[in-house]
Amino acid sequence: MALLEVKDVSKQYGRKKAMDHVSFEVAAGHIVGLIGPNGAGKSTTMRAITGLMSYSSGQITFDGQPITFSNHQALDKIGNLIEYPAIYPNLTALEHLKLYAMDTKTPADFQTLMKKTQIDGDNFGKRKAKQFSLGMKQRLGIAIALIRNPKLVILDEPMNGLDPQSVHDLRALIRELADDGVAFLISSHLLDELQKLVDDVVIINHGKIIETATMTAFFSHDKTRWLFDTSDNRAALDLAKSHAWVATLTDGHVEIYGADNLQQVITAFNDAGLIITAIQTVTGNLEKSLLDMLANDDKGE
Ligand SMILES: Nc1ncnc2c1ncn2[C@@H]1O[C@H](COP(=O)(O)OP(=O)(O)OP(=O)(O)O)[C@@H](O)[C@H]1O
Repeated sequence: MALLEVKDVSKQYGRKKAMDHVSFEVAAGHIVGLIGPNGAGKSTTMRAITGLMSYSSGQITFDGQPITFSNHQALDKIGNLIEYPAIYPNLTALEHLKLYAMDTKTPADFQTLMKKTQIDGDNFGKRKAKQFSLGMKQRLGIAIALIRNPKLVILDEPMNGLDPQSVHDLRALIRELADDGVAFLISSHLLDELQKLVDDVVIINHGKIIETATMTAFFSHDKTRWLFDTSDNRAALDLAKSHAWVATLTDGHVEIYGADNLQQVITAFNDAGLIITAIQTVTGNLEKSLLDMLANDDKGE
C-alpha cells in the first residue's frame, strides 16, 4: 500500500473546478514532483492533503488513516512547507525548532537535525531569523517540517527565489532524506531542477491529472531525437522526410525524430552519398515533454 493515497478527490471554488477527480499515490521514500502550469491546482491539492482545506468528494488516506479538514490525526507524520515557512523574525534557528518541537525533542535531537539541514554553521548561531537570507529561511523551513520525524514532507515551490548554489544544496538535502526513507511531494516551476531530483511525476492541468509515471517511464514516451550535421543538410532533410521521420532544420542542424534507431538514419544518409560530420543525441527534457503534453491536453479540451 502506498504511503499517501489520493483517490478521486474533487474541489470546487464556486463554479471553478480546482481539483477534478484527482487520483495519485506517493510511495515511502519516493520523491514525487507535482507539476503543472499556473492555476492547474497544485496548491489546492497540497492544501487538501495537509488538511488545510475541505474537499467535496473522494478520499485522502495517509498510512491507512483518512485525512479530511476535520480529521487531522494522520498529519502528525506529514511535514509541510507550503508557500512561506512561518518564521518569527526575532527567534534564532534553534529557538524555532524548540518552539515547533513542543517539548518532544532532546538537545541531541536538535543538534542532529540542525547538522542534517545545515543550519548549524556560523551563519546561523545566535543570529535572529530577520537576518537570514532566503536560502537560510528555506533550510530552516525544511528543518521545521522535519522536526516531528515525518514520513512525508510536502514542499510547495521550495526552490522559488533561491540562488543556484542554494538550489543545489536543497536538492542534495532532499535526496539524502529520501535515501533515509522520507517521502516528498514537491511542486516547482523549475523543471530542470525537478528533473534532477524526482523519482515520479504527477502532471496536473485544469484540475485534472493527465499523467502519473516514473521519471524513466515519462521519458520513454519521448523517442530519442538526433541532431545531424552533413555535407548537405537540405538534402538530408528531404531524405529524412521521405522516410516519414519527423525532420526539421534546428539551429543549422537537421533534427530527426521518429526513426527506429540511429543506425537506420546513418545507413540512409550513407546510401544517398551524404557525409555525416557530427551527430548529437538529444536526451529527454522535462520541460519540453511537459509542454508537448499540455499542448495536446489543451487541444482535447
Ligand atoms: N480561495 C480560492 N477561491 C477561488 N478560487 C481559487 C482559490 N484558490 C485557488 N483558486 C482557483 O483554483 C485554481 C487552482 O489554483 P491553485 O492555486 O491550486 O493552482 P496552482 O497550480 O497552485 O497555481 P500556481 O502555480 O499559480 O500557484 C485556479 O484557477 C485558482 O484561481
